[in-house]
Amino acid sequence: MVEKVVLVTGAQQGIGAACALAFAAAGHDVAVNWLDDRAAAEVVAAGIRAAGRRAALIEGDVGSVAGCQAMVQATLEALGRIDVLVNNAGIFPRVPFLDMTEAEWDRVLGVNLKGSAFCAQAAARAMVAAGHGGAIVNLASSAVRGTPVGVHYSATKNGVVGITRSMALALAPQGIRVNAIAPGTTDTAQPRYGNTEAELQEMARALPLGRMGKPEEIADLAVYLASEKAGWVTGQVWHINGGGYMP
Ligand SMILES: NC(=O)C1=CN([C@@H]2O[C@H](COP(=O)(O)OP(=O)(O)OC[C@H]3O[C@@H](n4cnc5c(N)ncnc54)[C@H](O)[C@@H]3O)[C@@H](O)[C@H]2O)C=CC1
Ligand SMILES: C[C@H](O)[C@@H]1OC(=O)[C@H](O)[C@@H]1O
Repeated sequence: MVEKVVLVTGAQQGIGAACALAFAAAGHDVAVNWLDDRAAAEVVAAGIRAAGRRAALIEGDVGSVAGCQAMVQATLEALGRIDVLVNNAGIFPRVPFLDMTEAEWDRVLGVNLKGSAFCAQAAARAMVAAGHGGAIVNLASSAVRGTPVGVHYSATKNGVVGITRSMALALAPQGIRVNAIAPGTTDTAQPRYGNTEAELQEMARALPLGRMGKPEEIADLAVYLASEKAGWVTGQVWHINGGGYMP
């Protein structure tokens, strides 16, 4: 892949941090969006620089349109351009449907769906203004198939699939490709909000491949989807789940 500038949202930890490091290892400069743990983001940035690439720390909350626009602008000011956006930031507060509150619904929809849409819009505007194409990779989830403790969450991840398909059609004339990754349970902090280790290990053993995913495995797929090697791929949802289901 030609050297590019990549903005990864939610990159202070988990899959986002793995994406940031994977793009650096692939030869790209990375803007590390962080929300509330600068020290963790600094560790990620150090790893990017150790790979010989530029890193920028971009504080920001994807939950507001202004936040999305500000982090793209900060990326342009720090690294000069934006070629790839990884819409990784996301939350999954597990709650039984009958207990779900309006506030929880609004928060999850704001971060996971509105945040992904308006970060993509801000990044695409910058790509078009600069006269070059680009790539957007959205994080959906195996929860697109439904989860009893995530009616709000699965709504957002199915929404991410919908915006991926529509943005792919809207942005193809500008040479911007848009794809989504739908991971199964991946070994980060996120599935541990609401599951014990024993429950997670039981879920993992039940998968055909017998384990949870590694954040690095999701990251490698994101690097591929953002690269020229995926130059004819857009509007697609890539399921990576240890064989947990076949779409
Ligand atoms: N770990 C898993 O099993 C799976 C994760 N996913 C998705 O992958 C993405 C990353 O998840 P993980 O790394 O596992 O979770 P995580 O909880 O470890 O990390 C989430 C990241 O998002 C950031 N974030 C949260 N709210 C934000 C906001 N308003 N603005 C900016 N950043 C914000 C956090 O600071 C953190 O860096 C999420 O979209 C999640 O829904 C999808 C399927 C499975
Ligand atoms: C439904 C899945 O088990 C769920 O989706 C996520 O995003 C969680 O981390 C779990 O993998």
